[in-house]
Amino acid sequence: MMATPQRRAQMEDNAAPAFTFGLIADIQYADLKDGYNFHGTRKRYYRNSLHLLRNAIRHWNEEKVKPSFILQLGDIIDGFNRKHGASGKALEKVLDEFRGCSAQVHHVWGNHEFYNFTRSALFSSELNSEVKGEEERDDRMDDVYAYHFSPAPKFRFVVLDAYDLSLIGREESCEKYSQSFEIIKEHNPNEELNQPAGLIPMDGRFVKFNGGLSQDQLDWLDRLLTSADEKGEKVTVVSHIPVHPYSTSTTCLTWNYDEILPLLCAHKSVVCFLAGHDHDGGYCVDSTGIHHLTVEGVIETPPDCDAFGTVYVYEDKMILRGNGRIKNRVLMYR
Ligand SMILES: Nc1ncnc2c1ncn2[C@@H]1O[C@H](COP(=O)(O)OP(=O)(O)O)[C@@H](O)[C@H]1O
Repeated sequence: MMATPQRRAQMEDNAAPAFTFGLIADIQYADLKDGYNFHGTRKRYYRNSLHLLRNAIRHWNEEKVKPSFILQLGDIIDGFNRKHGASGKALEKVLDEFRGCSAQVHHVWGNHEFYNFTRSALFSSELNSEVKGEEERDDRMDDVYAYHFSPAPKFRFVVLDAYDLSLIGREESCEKYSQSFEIIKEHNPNEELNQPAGLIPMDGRFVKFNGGLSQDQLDWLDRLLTSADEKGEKVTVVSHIPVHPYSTSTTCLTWNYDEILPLLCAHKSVVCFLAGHDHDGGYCVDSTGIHHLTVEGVIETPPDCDAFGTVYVYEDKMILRGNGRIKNRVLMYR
């Protein structure tokens, strides 16, 4: 399809952006030969994912406008590492690549983080990029990896913990585990809880490799977005798991997306929601004008291709310049 003159003009905005940032998702590195996803429909390039990360970092380091930060959208190493006793070594290898990046990296936590490490180990690791918020500390959020930061006046990024309610990464003895078990059992009759329920399509999200936000995290997010609305900020919300059904397959959707979406839509500050998890990627604009972008996964990207992007942030829009499988997009604010 030919770009309209208006679209072309938007893409070619030559004015200096307020700042830029990098995007990369689902690296899932492992020192293993290529494999396939569960259904055998997508090839996974476990070793080569490191080379694609290297390509991305080289590109970001050479950009004219250096990215202010990079969003690593989760699943940095594959769960298979655990089986081979290689979790620490694999993580170190990937982090070593990231250390060559001149921009600060924000690490989001996905299901594969919890296959490899306990939640408390993650909190004391380099994968904890938490920036302490400006609001009063809330003790109920102590076991939740959610934070926010403002890279430039009038812009804010919120990193969510999509496995706050989950069967992975929570001790069986804790209340959140019991709550999660009840939620999943209510919707998924299968013995194997990674197998999606078959009858009601939207119930396909109630699988063990997904999760959701606790009421405490929802309340925290609501307070934060209320304050951003008042300050006239533009907010981008970041999570491993997507929250809009049109931006992902149902089996990769956050359990309580139906509570999160209305909350985001009610806050005029929210302009964009970024996620990984669904390696095929996805994109939609919701009914209130929030852009939902699911970034294509590095792990299922062939060696001769790429999967990373740079976002140029302006006062009225963000321009995504994608590489390889990732498309260019203009994201006008609502
Ligand atoms: N339909 C299914 N039935 C049973 N187990 C499944 C199904 N789909 C995925 N799984 C299991 O769920 C886990 C996560 O699936 P996978 O596709 O590997 O997730 P990811 O994309 O995060 O790597 C794996 O252990 C996989 O074997």
